[in-house]
Formats: sequence, structure tokens, C-alpha cells
Amino acid sequence: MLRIAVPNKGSLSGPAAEMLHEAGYQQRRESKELRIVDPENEVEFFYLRPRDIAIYVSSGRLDIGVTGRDLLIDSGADAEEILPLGFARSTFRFAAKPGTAASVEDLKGRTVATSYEGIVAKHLAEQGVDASVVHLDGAVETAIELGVAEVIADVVETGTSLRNAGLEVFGDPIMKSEAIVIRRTGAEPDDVTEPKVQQFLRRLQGVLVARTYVMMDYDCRVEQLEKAVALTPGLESPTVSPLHNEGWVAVRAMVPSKEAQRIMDDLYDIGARAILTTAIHACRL
Ligand SMILES: Nc1ncnc2c1ncn2[C@@H]1O[C@H](COP(=O)(O)OP(=O)(O)OP(=O)(O)O)[C@@H](O)[C@H]1O
Ligand SMILES: O=P(O)(O)OC[C@H]1O[C@H](OP(=O)(O)OP(=O)(O)O)[C@H](O)[C@@H]1O
Ligand SMILES: [Mg+2]
Repeated sequence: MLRIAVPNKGSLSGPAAEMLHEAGYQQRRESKELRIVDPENEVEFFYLRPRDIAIYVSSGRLDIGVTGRDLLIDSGADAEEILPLGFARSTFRFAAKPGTAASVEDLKGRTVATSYEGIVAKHLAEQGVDASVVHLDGAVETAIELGVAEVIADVVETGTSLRNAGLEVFGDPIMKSEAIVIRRTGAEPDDVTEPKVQQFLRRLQGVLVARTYVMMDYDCRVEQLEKAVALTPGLESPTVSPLHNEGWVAVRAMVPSKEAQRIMDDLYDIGARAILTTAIHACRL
């Protein structure tokens, strides 16, 4: 049975469960459940605090886990990223009252409040800056107003929390994060576990592709086919089938969903007709 760690709370938990459900895995029914077995897929899910997941996975007791890249790096645990999952995207940044600091060098001798001491200490050491770090569990934006620190280092998504606290980011982003799948560094692939890990990754990749691509079908004149294929090259190459009407073909290709409307306009302009897009529910590339 493959043993997988899944976030039990916070920003990662809902989207992770949704993605696993889309990938065909059974998920818990109640938020208090700590572990469930999915016998059909021979997988056991452990619902753990996102911050603890890298530690469990690095111990080797769990085979893989879903966590945030920032949490993995912060933990310093012996685990590595094997698949980015495209949700819970954020940047990790320094912020302060406007005019306080312009770059990481300005942190010398100052105090930085953060929930991610590991990331901050590593970054300051890399930059050769000597500053104090104070650990807070959350709501770190308030630390400046209350005089606990002059600078904070925190997760920024929309920037709303910073704006509400009257703070501004400064310096280069410390890192970019998103949800990821991790496994123990240098895990020895055994014959029983490895195929299951690979199947798990293929399923999640299938969900990612289904989320980012749509299937496009259209008819076009043979003379326009090369132009049309250049607009819709597909992943390998589009399927082209003859139509009953001579001189026309039907084309089918996957296209990035974000570009679908523009591609439909361009196809129409070169004379393609009956242009349809349909959602992809699942796939294996
Ligand atoms: N507003 C946000 N937008 C995107 N990702 C976020 C956001 N807040 C936290 N994250 C990501 O969630 C992960 C942290 O999860 P964690 O559950 O520890 O904190 P949280 O989501 O802030 O929840 P809480 O603070 O309520 O416990 C990190 O990978 C972080 O980058
Ligand atoms: O840029 P934004 O879109 O505002 O998102 C970033 C905020 O979201 C998270 O806070 P959360 O609500 O989890 O509270 P916390 O600080 O107590 O973790 C994070 O710690 C930031 O404060
Ligand atoms: Mg938080």
C-alpha cells in the first residue's frame, strides 16, 4: 500500500483533496479524519499538518507527500520535489513600512519576524547579512505595528494582507512557491512501491493536463491545412481525417485553454468552420 501525506488544513488542504479526487482517489468525508484507506487504488492517505509533511516523508515512513515548496525548504528536511502541482502559488517576500528598507542589505542589525525561520535564516546567510529572526506562528503583518520587528518575511499572494497593514514589499523575491509532490531524497525505488509512485504521478499529471488544455475540433479546406496546423500543432501532431465533402478535412488537436478563444478567432479568419472546444476530463500523456 502506497502511503501518502496530504495537508489537513490551510490553503493547501482543499485544492489538494480536490486534485486527488479528480485523479480518482478516495478522499476523507470529514475534516477530522486523520487517515483513510483507498483499497481499490491500494493507497493510504495520512492527513497531516502541512508544515510536518516534509519531516514525515524524509523519515521514510511515508512514501510521498503533498506540501508547499516554501514549507519543504523551510523544514530543511531530506526530501525533494518531484512534481509541481500548480496551485497555492505565492511568493515569499520581505516587507516593511514604506521608507524603512530598500534591499536585503538594509536588514543588517534589524529584527525580522516570520513563520518561515528556515527560509529567512538561509537567505540572510547566503546574502551575508547579520539580522535577528523572531518566529511567529502567523498574522506576522501585525508584528511591525506592535513593535516586535521592523521587517517581516511572509507569503504574498494578492498583496492584500500587506496593503491592509500599511506595508510594502522590498528587495528581490526570496522564492516562488506552489504546491508540490515530495519524496525522500535518494529514496531507493523498490519493485513494489516504484510502479505505484509512478502511477500516482501520472494520474496527477493527467489532472494538470486536463486543467490546462481543451480539445479543439474544426473543419477546414485542404489548402488551409498547413496554416491551421501551425495554429493548432497539438502535443505531438493533430489528427486529420477526410470529410465526405471533397477538399475538406476535419482536424482535432489539444490546445492550451487560455489561448483557445484567440486560436478559434485565428482559425475562423483563415476559413475554418464548425470550430468546437470540449473539456478534457482526464488523460494519460
Ligand atoms: N494566501 C495564500 N495564497 C497562496 N498560498 C498560500 C497562501 N497562504 C499560504 N499559502 C501557502 O500555503 C502553505 C502554508 O500552509 P499552512 O496551512 O501552513 O498555512 P496557511 O495556508 O496560511 O493556513 P493557516 O495559516 O490558516 O494555518 C505554504 O505553501 C504557503 O505558500
Ligand atoms: O497576499 P495575500 O493574498 O493577502 O495572501 C498572503 C497572506 O495569506 C496568508 O495568511 P493567512 O490568512 O493564512 O494567515 P496567517 O498569516 O495567520 O497564516 C499569508 O501568511 C499572508 O498573510
Ligand atoms: Mg497562514
